[in-house]
This record gives sequence, C-alpha cells and structure tokens, in this order.
Amino acid sequence: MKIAVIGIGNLGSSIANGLIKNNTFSLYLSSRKASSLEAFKGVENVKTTNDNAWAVEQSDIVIFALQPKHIDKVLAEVSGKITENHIVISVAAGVEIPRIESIIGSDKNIMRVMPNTAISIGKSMTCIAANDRAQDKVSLAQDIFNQLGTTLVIPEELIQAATVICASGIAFWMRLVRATTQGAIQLGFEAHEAHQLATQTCFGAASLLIESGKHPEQEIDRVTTPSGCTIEGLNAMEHNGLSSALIQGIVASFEKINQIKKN
Ligand SMILES: NC(=O)C1=CN([C@@H]2O[C@H](COP(=O)(O)OP(=O)(O)OC[C@H]3O[C@@H](n4cnc5c(N)ncnc54)[C@H](O)[C@@H]3O)[C@@H](O)[C@H]2O)C=CC1
Ligand SMILES: O=C(O)[C@@H]1CCC=N1
Repeated sequence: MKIAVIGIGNLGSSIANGLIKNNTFSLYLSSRKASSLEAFKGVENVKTTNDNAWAVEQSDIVIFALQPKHIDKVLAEVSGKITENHIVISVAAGVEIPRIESIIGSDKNIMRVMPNTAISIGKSMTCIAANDRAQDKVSLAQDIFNQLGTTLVIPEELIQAATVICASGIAFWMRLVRATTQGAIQLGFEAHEAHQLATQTCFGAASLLIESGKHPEQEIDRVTTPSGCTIEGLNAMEHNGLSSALIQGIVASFEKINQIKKN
C-alpha cells in the first residue's frame, strides 16, 4: 500500500511516524517546508518531496494534513492527478466533505478522518466518515488506522464533535495531568516523581475503564471510603466546577470549530 501525506506539520508528522513504526507501507511525504521533512530523509520505505502532485501520482491513498486555510488551494493544485482509484483522506478540522467534493469531484473516494497526535505511538482514537462513493472503502481505511490505534466509523455530522473530544481532547487531558502534577509537587514530590505518579495513575484509570467496560462512577465508588479523603477531594473539585468547566470547555471548542467550518 502506497500512502502520500501532504503537509508534514504536527499531525502529518505524527501520522507519518505511526505509519513508519508499522513498517508495512511505502510513504511519500510532501511538504512546503523543507525543514519538516529532514527527520524523514533516509528512512526505509519513505520518500520526501516538495512536489505535492508527484506524491499524489505515486500513491493509492493521499492524506491531506493541511490547515483549513491551505487545503482548498492544494486540493485544486493536485486535482488533475487524483483518480477514481485514489482514496483521498482529509484530516483538516472543519473542512466538510461537500467542500472537498466541490474541488476534486464527488466521483472521487473521499474520507474525513480525525485522528489525534497519539497516532505517532499507535494509540490514536480515530473517527472516520466517508462520502457515498467511498462507502465500500471504509473497511480498508479502518484496517489502516486500526494499526495506529482504535477507530470508530461515524456519520459526517459527528466529525466536528469527534474533533473536539478526540483531537483537542489530547490537550484537555494534558492539562488535567499537568494540574495533578502541580498538586503532587505542592504535597512534597519532586517534579519528575509527580509526573510519574500523575501519568501512571491517569493510564491506570483509563485502562480500568477500557478493560472492564465499566462506568466511571462504578470505579469511583470503589475508591471513595465513607467520610474518607477521596470524597472530600472530589466534592471540593465539584464545588469549584470541575465537571462544569470541562463540559463548558468542550462546548466552547465545538462552537469554535463550527465557526471554522463556515470560513
Ligand atoms: N494538531 C493536531 O492535533 C490535530 C490537527 N488536526 C488538523 O490537521 C491539520 C494540520 O494541523 P497541524 O499538523 O497541527 O498543522 P501544521 O501547520 O503543523 O502543519 C501543516 C503543514 O502543512 C504544510 N503546508 C502548508 N502549505 C502547504 C502546501 N501548499 N503544500 C505542502 N505542504 C504545505 C506546512 O508547511 C506545515 O508543515 C489542520 O487542519 C488541523 O485542524 C486534526 C486533528 C488533530
Ligand atoms: O486546534 C485545532 O483547531 C486543531 C483541530 C483539533 C486539534 N487541533
């Protein structure tokens, strides 16, 4: 399978690194900025270029990892090279499938895929939506992205929400981990110890839910001793609006992505 990635920034390089670790793909990485390609030069099965059209011509699957403000121009530039056999994948936030179809044609296989930066270590939560033409290609996309984490196929209307929960979500969880670390330092741990305690506890909490399939509140009940310290801490956090702040942040992020969609 030959995969081109157009735009090697934060997400494009994360996708490339994940695909390289997998070692089953030939990659064509194209970017305007030569410096972003440096790290990939000489890597087995990877070719780098600044010629987007050439990368498209070499590939079966093309992933456009460009900012929303750049994607229209680049799609138009390479449109003549995109065939009915290509699978065109956009990870650009807020850029809807009809907008892509209007540039390259609705007779092309088009998918909106929303991974997160954990794709670089094979741990992305990736949501996938496809146009009518590409419905029979969705399982192929799932096979690829399942090798880089976990996938969920969703209707396109939910991709904006998935962007907030899964892609922006990495930043939201990082802040929670950082705050826990700051708390641990205040309680007397060295910074590196605080970091280890916070990340491993976060990992354990997520693993408990993933492996048991339980609701978070069931696990919380197992930790909260009556009149104990956990419920004291939880209630103080809620008095200060922990859940409310998170939900408001998610909704604010969703409102913003819906503005990007209109631009
Ligand atoms: N950073 C993240 O965690 C996530 C980002 N996204 C979306 O992915 C897209 C890319 O985001 P980032 O990687 O953060 O942006 P970025 O700005 O880091 O990367 C974009 C890359 O595209 C290159 N580029 C610009 N014009 C080009 C052209 N004409 N030809 C070839 N390359 C060109 C730039 O040099 C840059 O390296 C955005 O649409 C964003 O909404 C989606 C999910 C997560
Ligand atoms: O912040 C953003 O707009 C992009 C989309 C999701 C993650 N990064």
